[in-house]
Amino acid sequence: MSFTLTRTPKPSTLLTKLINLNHSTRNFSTFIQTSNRSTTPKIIAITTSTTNFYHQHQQKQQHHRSLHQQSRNMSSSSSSEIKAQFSEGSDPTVLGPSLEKLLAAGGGKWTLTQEGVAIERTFKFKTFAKTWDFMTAVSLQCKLKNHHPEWSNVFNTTFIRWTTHVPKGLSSKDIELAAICDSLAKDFGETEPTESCAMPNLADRAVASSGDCCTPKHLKK
Ligand SMILES: C[C@H](O)[C@H](O)[C@H]1CNC2=NC(N)=NC(=O)C2=N1
Repeated sequence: MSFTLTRTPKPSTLLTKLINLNHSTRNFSTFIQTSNRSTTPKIIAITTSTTNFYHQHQQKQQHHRSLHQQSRNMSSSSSSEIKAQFSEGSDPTVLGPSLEKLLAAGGGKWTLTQEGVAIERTFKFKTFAKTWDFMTAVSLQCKLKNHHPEWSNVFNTTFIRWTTHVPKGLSSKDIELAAICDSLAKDFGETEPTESCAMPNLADRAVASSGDCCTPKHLKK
């Protein structure tokens, strides 16, 4: 069987996939090897530069996955050691059992973080529209309770952290709103999230620049 080197006439599934991975690859000039007799060109080999790009991409993804797995392992092992810190005025005997149900130990999906003063979780949906509708529904509940989350969103994924800033710690509002998020997410057709460390980072960056939410307006300078 002989092979000719020919410019690809139509993007194949693989090439389309590569193009989707990074639009900068649109400019690559790809050659594929096809059989002389084949009417529909079939990819037998792709040029080194494209292959390298694909392998580099896979390596980056693998690196990202392993970094994230490490951070998940660290947070899950420390999470079981973290003790919940309830905000002043809260009754731990009332809040404790409700919090337990939200955490992995009680069958929930939330993680206790930030030395016990916060709970956080990632939500994923099929589309950006569904994600945004979910966030709108959550924001209406926030308005009703006069309590806001630390959160971030990218495309179909939303990261939510509940914590009370003043008095610092976990309050009944955090626990109630976390449970409301769970139930709203179900209504909006939540899917299984692929965790990403970038989402908490985005929320942290917003926290860093948001300033103080708790000083009444008339006392603010
Ligand atoms: C004055 C008003 O009660 C405060 O600004 C509220 C508003 N929402 C809040 N949300 C959160 N997460 N923590 C707070 O301490 C808080 N305080």
